[in-house]
Amino acid sequence: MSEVQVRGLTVEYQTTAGWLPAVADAGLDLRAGEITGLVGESGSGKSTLALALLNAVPAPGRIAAGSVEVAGVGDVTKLGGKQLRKARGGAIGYVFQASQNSLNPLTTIGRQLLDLGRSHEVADLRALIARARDLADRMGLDGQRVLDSYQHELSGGMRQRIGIVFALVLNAKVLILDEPTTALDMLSQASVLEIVRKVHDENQLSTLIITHDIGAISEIADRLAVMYGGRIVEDGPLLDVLRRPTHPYTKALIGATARITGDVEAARALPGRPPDLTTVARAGCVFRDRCPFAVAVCAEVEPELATWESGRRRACHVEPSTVLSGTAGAPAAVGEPA
Ligand SMILES: Nc1ncnc2c1ncn2[C@@H]1O[C@H](COP(=O)(O)OP(=O)(O)OP(=O)(O)O)[C@@H](O)[C@H]1O
Repeated sequence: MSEVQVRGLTVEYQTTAGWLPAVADAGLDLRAGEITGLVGESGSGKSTLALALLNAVPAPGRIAAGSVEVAGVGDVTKLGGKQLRKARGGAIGYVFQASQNSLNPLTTIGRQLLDLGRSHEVADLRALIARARDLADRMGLDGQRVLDSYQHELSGGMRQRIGIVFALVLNAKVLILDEPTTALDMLSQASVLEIVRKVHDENQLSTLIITHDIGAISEIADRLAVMYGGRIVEDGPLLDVLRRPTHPYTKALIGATARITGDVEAARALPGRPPDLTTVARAGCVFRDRCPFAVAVCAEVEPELATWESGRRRACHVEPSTVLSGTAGAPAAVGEPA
C-alpha cells in the first residue's frame, strides 16, 4: 500500500473574483522507496499541493475537498492542534520553498534542533544531535561548526542544506522537499540531491520533490508527475514518461529542456504563458490554449486523469499515439483558444 494517498484534493484561494482552485481534484500516491518528482511551470500549483499534504495551506487559502491519507497518521486534512504538529516534522519531514529563511536568528542551529526534539518528545536528545551532525557532515558541511552557528553566519546554500537536515533528523517516513536546491550552484545541487537519494534509500522513505527543473529531477526521481493549471496532467515511471510523454504539456516541457534532449539547438521554449488562478480555463482542458494537438472537445470537456497503460496516467482527449508521434496540426496561436 502507498505511504501517502492523495484523493480528490482541491485547494482554493480567496481572490477578488471569489474562491478559485489552485489545485483541482488532485490524486497522487507516494510509495515507500520511491522518489516522485512533481514538475510544472511557476504557478501550476505545486507548492500549494505540497502545503496541503501537511494541512498547512496559509490564509487566504483552504482545502475545499479531498483527503491526504498518511500511513500511521490518518487523514492529515482532518488533523488539528497537537496531532497535526506531531505529524509535521515527525511522520512527514518537509522543507518548504522559503525555509532557508525560517531559522530562528536568535539562537544557534544546535539549540533549535534540541527545541525540535523536545517539541516532538524525543527521549534521546544526544542521539538526535549526533544524527543531525552526521547528516550535516554528509551534506558537505562541517556538522559541529554548523550546530554552533547562528543563521546569519551561514550562506543561503548552507541554510538550505540545514533545512534538509531538520526534515530528516526525526526519522520521518515521508519527505516533502519544495525546490530543495534553488539557492545552490549546479555542483552542490547535484551533491545535495545525491545525499537525499542516499538517505531516502537507506530509510525506504516516500519522497516528493517539487521543482520547476525537470532536468535536475530526472537525475534522481523514480516517478514523475506533471502539473499544469492546478491539475496533475500526467504521471508514471520517470524514464518511461521522459521517453514517451503522452500529454502535450509534458512533451513540450521535455522539449524545452536541453539537459534531457541533449540538444541545446533543438531545445524550444514553450510558447505562451502558464495561466494563473484567474485566467485558467473554467471549462474544458486547462492546456488547450497552448496545445498544438487541441481538438474541438478540448474546449468543452475537461479530460480526466485516467490510467491508459499499467502505471501510467494522463488527462488528455487526444490519443497517446498521436501525441507520441507528434503529428499535431498547426500550433495553436499563443493566447488564443484552440
Ligand atoms: N496566498 C495566495 N493567495 C492567492 N493566490 C495564491 C496564493 N498563493 C498562491 N496563489 C496562486 O495559486 C496558484 C498556484 O501557486 P503555487 O505557488 O502553488 O504554484 P507553484 O507551481 O508552486 O509555483 P512556484 O514554482 O512559482 O512556486 C498561482 O496562480 C498563484 O498565483
